[in-house]
Amino acid sequence: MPITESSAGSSAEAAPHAIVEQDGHKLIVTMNRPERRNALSSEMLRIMEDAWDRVNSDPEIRVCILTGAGGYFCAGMDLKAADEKPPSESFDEGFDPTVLKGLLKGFRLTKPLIAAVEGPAIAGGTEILQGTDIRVAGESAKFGVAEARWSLYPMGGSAVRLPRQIPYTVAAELLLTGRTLKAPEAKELGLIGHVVPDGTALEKAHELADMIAANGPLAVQAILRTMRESEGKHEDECWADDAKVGAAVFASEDAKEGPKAFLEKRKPEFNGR
Ligand SMILES: C[C@H](/C=C/C(=O)SCCNC(=O)CCNC(=O)[C@H](O)C(C)(C)COP(=O)(O)OP(=O)(O)OC[C@H]1O[C@@H](n2cnc3c(N)ncnc32)[C@H](O)[C@@H]1OP(=O)(O)O)[C@H]1CC[C@H]2[C@@H]3CCC4=CC(=O)CC[C@]4(C)[C@H]3CC[C@]12C
Repeated sequence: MPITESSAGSSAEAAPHAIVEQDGHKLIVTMNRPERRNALSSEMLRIMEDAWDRVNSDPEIRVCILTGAGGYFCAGMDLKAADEKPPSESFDEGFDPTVLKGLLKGFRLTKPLIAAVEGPAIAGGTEILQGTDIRVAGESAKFGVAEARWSLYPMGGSAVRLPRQIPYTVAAELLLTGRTLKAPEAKELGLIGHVVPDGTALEKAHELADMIAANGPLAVQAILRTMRESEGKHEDECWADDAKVGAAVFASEDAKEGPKAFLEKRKPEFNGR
């Protein structure tokens, strides 16, 4: 059973806007404002920032899952709060919008992040999705980058990221029309990797997370690092770093334990050294 630990920034009575739980080597982050379809709040983003720091700094955590409460992923910016206080006012207060750490813009985890999506993942919801590595969704899940519909800009990074993750013409259509797409179409485009029956996305995410957590953590993190750092480069520019990162993994204790476990016909026990 996961242990619930984080309710940073919330009063004793109010439910925290995001819940952080550790389950063995997995950290599970649940956006938790179901009455607003898990729309983003400053409190939610603060809790998520702390969770991301924890994932990167705690060697016990090998993989992270991001999901939403109540059968919803995230409906993006809180439009009700934005009506009370326009976002532009925050930008005027010295806020640096080039790094939106909570939304994984300008900041990435060093461990794999799996999104488990049910229901709407709209605007900010699809923006944060693009900062995740593996994506699973219930068949009725809905995706879209709706900002232009409200004359807002996809400040979560989609104008840069989406055309790199799905075909250009589809990215342009989604960004410029704000239309939504259902999970099967999102899978066909490669925006998500799995469509599962409604209500089972988290279960599938755990299944994948368990597979990752059982692997050598140094190997997993090194692979992720090379995938990230080689993005957009000619492959010949990548081999030197690829070899350096790979050699460090080969030199580890875990790289001895893996083949030894194979020979001894047992499960390997990796310690991250
Ligand atoms: C730019 C970055 C992102 C921007 C955006 O995300 S724009 C928001 C776009 N969102 C949408 O268009 C979704 C709107 N909702 C819907 O379409 C539907 O509700 C739904 C499809 C999600 C669900 O449909 P449904 O039929 O199931 O349910 P409903 O009946 O419609 O809804 C139920 C209930 O939920 C309420 N609800 C739904 N969505 C929202 C919502 N988005 N906000 C509030 N409430 C919602 C609905 O009203 C119903 O309630 P009821 O009472 O029953 O009527 C931004 C991303 C992060 C921002 C930065 C964060 C940090 C910052 C802090 C600041 O203080 C401001 C500046 C900033 C830096 C900020 C800047 C902008 C971002 C980067």
